[in-house]
Amino acid sequence: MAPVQSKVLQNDQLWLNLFSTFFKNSKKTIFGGSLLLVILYLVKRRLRGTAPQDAQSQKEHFKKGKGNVDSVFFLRIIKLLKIVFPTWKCSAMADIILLTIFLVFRTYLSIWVAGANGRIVKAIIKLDFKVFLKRILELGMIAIPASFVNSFLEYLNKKLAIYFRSKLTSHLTEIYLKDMIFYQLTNLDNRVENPDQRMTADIEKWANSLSLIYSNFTKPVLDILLFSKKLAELVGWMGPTFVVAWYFFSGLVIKMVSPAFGKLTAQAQKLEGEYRACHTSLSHHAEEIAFFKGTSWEKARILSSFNDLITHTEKIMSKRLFMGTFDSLLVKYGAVIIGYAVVGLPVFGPGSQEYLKKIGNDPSAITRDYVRNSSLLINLAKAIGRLVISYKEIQQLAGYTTIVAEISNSLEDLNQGKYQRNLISGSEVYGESVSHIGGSIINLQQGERDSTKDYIQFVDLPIVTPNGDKLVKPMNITIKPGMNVVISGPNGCGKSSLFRILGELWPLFEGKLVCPPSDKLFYIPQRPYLPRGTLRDQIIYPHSKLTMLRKKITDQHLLQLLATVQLSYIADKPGGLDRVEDWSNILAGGEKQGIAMARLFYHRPLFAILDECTSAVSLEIEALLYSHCKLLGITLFTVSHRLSLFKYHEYILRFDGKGKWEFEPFLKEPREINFEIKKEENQKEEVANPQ
Ligand SMILES: Nc1ncnc2c1ncn2[C@@H]1O[C@H](COP(=O)(O)OP(=O)(O)OP(=O)(O)O)[C@@H](O)[C@H]1O
Repeated sequence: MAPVQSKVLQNDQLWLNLFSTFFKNSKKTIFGGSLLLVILYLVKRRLRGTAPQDAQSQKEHFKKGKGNVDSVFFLRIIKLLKIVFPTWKCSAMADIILLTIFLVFRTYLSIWVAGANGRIVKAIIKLDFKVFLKRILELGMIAIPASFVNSFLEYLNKKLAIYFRSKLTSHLTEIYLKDMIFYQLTNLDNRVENPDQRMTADIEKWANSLSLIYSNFTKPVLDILLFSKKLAELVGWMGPTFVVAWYFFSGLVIKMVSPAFGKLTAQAQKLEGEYRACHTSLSHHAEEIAFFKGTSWEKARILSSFNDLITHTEKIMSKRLFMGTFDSLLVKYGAVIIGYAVVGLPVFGPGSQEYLKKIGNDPSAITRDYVRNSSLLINLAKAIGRLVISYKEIQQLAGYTTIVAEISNSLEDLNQGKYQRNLISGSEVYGESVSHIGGSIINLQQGERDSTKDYIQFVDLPIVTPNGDKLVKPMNITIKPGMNVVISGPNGCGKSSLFRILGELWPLFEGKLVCPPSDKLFYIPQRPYLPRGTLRDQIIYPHSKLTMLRKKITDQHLLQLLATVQLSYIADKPGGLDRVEDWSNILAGGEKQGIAMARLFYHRPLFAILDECTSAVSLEIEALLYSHCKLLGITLFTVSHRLSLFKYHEYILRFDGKGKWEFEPFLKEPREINFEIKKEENQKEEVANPQ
């Protein structure tokens, strides 16, 4: 028989002896039995704890894709990896190769340090000061590259995390800010809440988690291979095999008893997003809340959201406490016991005679080998331990992957013209209560859109909300330049919704819409958007100064526009048009609407959609603004309850709030038309002046 084979057989015999001695010893039998019982109890508890109670919970239990490490997670992570690694030649590949080389290098350094430790101890036992100093110096020399390798590995990990974050952020931002997708994500699709949190903090956490997973997996795997090889050379293959088998068993048990940390992490991220959204809403609507004295309501809402987050975090912590105890029991202390058995092999094992003869019974050599072997074993144990425990990290990655994949999928669907939402059943019902049916994928373009040069046409076009609620029956209307139209009807009848369909924000469920390209239509809402920037930016938005100059428009023109809307005094302050302010907070409601009208005059579109956009300005200025629109030849599409505005329009589109519509020219004086709003005004007057 070959000497190596005989050595392996001898080792096998030794392990059998070790086991039988272990179980013959009553104290050890009690310990081993107790350990086994604890494991069995915990496995049983875990299985019972997660066992479904009824059919519904059984469905929930096996629901996939909720943050668990399952097939859905693997499909999702592969899809996301394709985004961050579009080709094999991408820049991160070089970093990953470098990272792998340095990980191997670090493992070899650890093997060398284990040997050096042994040699130092041998010199101490031999009382040889010169050799001792030499060995210390050797160790000191290796400390320099070792320290560099460690910090370089950390640097590479962070670099990869930044790379993953940038790649995914730019990919998703590209879609998010394409056309109207950012609007549709929150207003049409109801899969993703708080996209701000997902696009920022959640992507960062996913990227960090992914970059660590590579090191936390590759390093232990490399360590296990290299340390096992070295250890096998010194104590035979049985030693590392038994250590690996122990950890394999521990890993299986841990997987069985481990709670679904991925799902818990995904839930924690959602709660974090909700808590943040409460604060965002408070600062956004600070003035309204302050006027309403709504602090106690807001406080209750914020604290309740924070409480949910903390309760959930504590739940995760207590589950981690349980798992931490379990991990230590199996991975740390259990492994130490196995480790001692392995380092005792050379002296007490079957090859001990041969070994002792080889080193001439020198205690210093035995100590050297013991220190070296135990050092290798500790490293091997640590590596396997890290691999076993990294299951938790994968669960965490699964949680972040769920969160990121949800927004990625929704964005992709919207990019392909689809969105998911709870639809309302009973498609022929107008304005009556109807029941909801489950989430469905809906096509944004079911109707037909066509482009023209200069007119707007609705052909059998109904007004339908994104969840299928039909507000207005199909309309057939053509609006040519110069046909100024006022839209009237009760609240919630679909006036603004018509503009949302016109602006391609909402889906076109049926019929046909013919309209000029978007640069010929301009929309001004009641509360205009004023971005952070210069006063000039407020007027020319969304143009840049460069675009403005290319259009041969000067600052002088802009000052004239401000004069037209009676707001010259804003530009008179220091800084003039270059003044930067938080305009939406420092301007009054009427001033904001004036700036928005100046913006309309700057863009001078063919059609202007004015949605109660002069409600805060005085009647005189409003008259001035509308006269100027007519002077510039802008055709108006106005929603307003102010009768004084009707004279600037030739047509009226009336909705009755029950699905009916009427489109006709103004034949009568506006004040004679019997609008609901007028009736209400009259009633108010009667109450005020009861004669
Ligand atoms: N994103 C959305 N998803 C589903 N339904 C919506 C959405 N936005 C608005 N709605 C619904 O559409 C209906 C019509 O809203 P719209 O804003 O068009 O009313 P309006 O006629 O302009 O009313 P008002 O005069 O009060 O401004 C309302 O019942 C509203 O709840």
